[in-house]
Amino acid sequence: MAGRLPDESDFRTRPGKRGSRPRTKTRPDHDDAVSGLVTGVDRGRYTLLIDEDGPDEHTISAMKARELTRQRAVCGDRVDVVGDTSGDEGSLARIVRITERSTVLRRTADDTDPYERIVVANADQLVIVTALADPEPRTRMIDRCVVAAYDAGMDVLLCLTKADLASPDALRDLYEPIGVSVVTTSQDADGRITPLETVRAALAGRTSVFVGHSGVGKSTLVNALVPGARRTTGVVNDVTGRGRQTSTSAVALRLPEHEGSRGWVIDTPGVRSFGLAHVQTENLLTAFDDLADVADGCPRGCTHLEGSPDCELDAWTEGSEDEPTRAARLARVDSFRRLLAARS
Ligand SMILES: Nc1nc2c(ncn2[C@@H]2O[C@H](COP(=O)(O)OP(=O)(O)OP(=O)(O)O)[C@@H](O)[C@H]2O)c(=O)[nH]1
Ligand SMILES: [Zn+2]
Repeated sequence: MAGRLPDESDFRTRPGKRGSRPRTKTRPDHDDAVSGLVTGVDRGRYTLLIDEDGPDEHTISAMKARELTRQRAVCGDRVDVVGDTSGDEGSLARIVRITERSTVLRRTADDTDPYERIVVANADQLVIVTALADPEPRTRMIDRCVVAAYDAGMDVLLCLTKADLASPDALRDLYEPIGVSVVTTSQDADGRITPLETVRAALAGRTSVFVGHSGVGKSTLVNALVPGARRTTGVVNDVTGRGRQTSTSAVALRLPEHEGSRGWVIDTPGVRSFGLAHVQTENLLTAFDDLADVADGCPRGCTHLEGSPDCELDAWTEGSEDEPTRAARLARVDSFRRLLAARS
């Protein structure tokens, strides 16, 4: 199995003039470090939440310590910090360690870019916000987001907005069979988003990354979910092309408690699509465990795409005992191949 592509963490100990200098023998091991959660990153300045849900919960500013060299912390990272962790005006702590990540959502600039960036760490759900109309939904774009999420080992929630304008049925039928949860929302005459409780239930106790194209209603939704989030909404000024703040870095926003559990929303204003050069077929197969067993019997290097010689997925479909089974298997294989093909 081919490994993942290189990312920034792979460039740590390149030997060179600086690297050959003798290091300080007694490196501090930072016994006094406290842990924090990265909730925002802005030009090398990190916002961290210390003692989440504890008696001493507070927000601080931090920089990366030099010993982290090329490693970058991202939104959602759990880190260890030393120095002034009071959070007092003007205080600045230092991040000395990034805790091992449970998931990483990666993207490449496009499908041929060999360099991948980590967008968010430790999230367990990708929320794809798509309008049912105005702007029209684009299934290829949704497919690509699903691939990025499955590759990262994250679940997918498809949030279909503007259900007051068009029916969600076709998209529901396309995505529910491939393990995607679907919720629909509308905006009522007073501007309220309904049913918000259904969305809250789907987010409770999880860390959810929100992605969506401009105008789909992502900011409206995030503002409704997180009181005080104040994400900029509206339409770009047609004349100047401006009229709103254009922040591009991810921020983590804490959800109010829902039936005893909270959760995090990570809004990613800069992320509107995913380059998928880094995605491995094997990772995608883990989201289709019935097909993974079948594909075990494929010839070495099988792409599993339509027309791939001796692909076991075709034999599996053909070998169905009756017509309903054949139709169901074919639908599974077609869905998997559609996602595979969304990569290029
Ligand atoms: N009809 C209808 N309009 C909606 C709904 N949700 C949001 N809108 C409107 O859609 C427009 C765009 O909403 P935003 O929340 O600014 O969209 P966005 O996805 O955040 O877009 P950017 O700010 O460009 O990232 C606003 O005029 C909203 O009032 C909905 O459920 N139904
Ligand atoms: Zn195959």
